[in-house]
Amino acid sequence: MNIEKGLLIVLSGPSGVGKGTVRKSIFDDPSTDFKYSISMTTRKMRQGETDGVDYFFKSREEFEALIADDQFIEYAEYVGNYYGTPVQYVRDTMDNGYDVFLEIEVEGAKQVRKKFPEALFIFLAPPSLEHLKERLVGRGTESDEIIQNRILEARKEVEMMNLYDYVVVNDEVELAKERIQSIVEAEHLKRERVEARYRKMILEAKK
Ligand SMILES: Nc1nc2c(ncn2[C@@H]2O[C@H](COP(=O)(O)OP(=O)(O)O)[C@@H](O)[C@H]2O)c(=O)[nH]1
Ligand SMILES: Nc1ncnc2c1ncn2[C@@H]1O[C@H](COP(=O)(O)OP(=O)(O)O)[C@@H](O)[C@H]1O
Repeated sequence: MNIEKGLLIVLSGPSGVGKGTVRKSIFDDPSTDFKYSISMTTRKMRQGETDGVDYFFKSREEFEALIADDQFIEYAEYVGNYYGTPVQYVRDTMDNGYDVFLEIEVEGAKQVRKKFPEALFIFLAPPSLEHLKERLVGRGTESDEIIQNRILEARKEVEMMNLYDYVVVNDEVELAKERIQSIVEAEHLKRERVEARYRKMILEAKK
């Protein structure tokens, strides 16, 4: 453990639960001091999205070359497209002492757990699967077939929530945001206390 280094925070959960919405609310809050790691994807840019802000949009060929070059902490193929977290930004930012925040689907979160077991894993859960379906339909960005696929994925994903450090219910965006901020704050305090205890033990052992 090294508290000089930033914390890696992983927010995951089923598509349509509100990860993007909650993440935006976290980063719109001026009191937030963690850094968002922008993912790469091969999916098409949606209206209102900007390359380099929402995602780095890549072709399949470009993405596969980056995979071959080991440029991702994790990546996953999700409903026909690649999504991945670039390794360089995350390592540099954490080494500079900042917390880094990832918003990724559950398969990628599993890979992060293998590489960074000390990361903080937060599962964003819908109040119910019915709510989840309503949100996916309400967003209106996907066809019925894709929505059906995403609901099927979500059923499997919800079963994985017991593998996470925390589960946050996204009933209201503002509340979910505050819960996540409190969890991160509490995690820092906990790690500082553990670190202080180790330091004391080492000093005593040297006597
Ligand atoms: N594994 C992984 N998943 C990602 C990454 N970036 C975004 N995702 C997830 O990919 C899924 C689809 O994202 P997107 O196409 O933007 O749709 P939306 O999140 O449902 O609006 C969501 O669950 C995202 O959280 C990433 O870098 N790695
Ligand atoms: N707490 C909430 N209550 C009601 N609707 C929400 C809430 N959080 C998000 N939504 C809506 O649900 C839809 C899916 O949210 P989004 O952030 O795109 O999900 P994800 O990134 O997990 O796929 C959007 O239309 C969003 O406005």
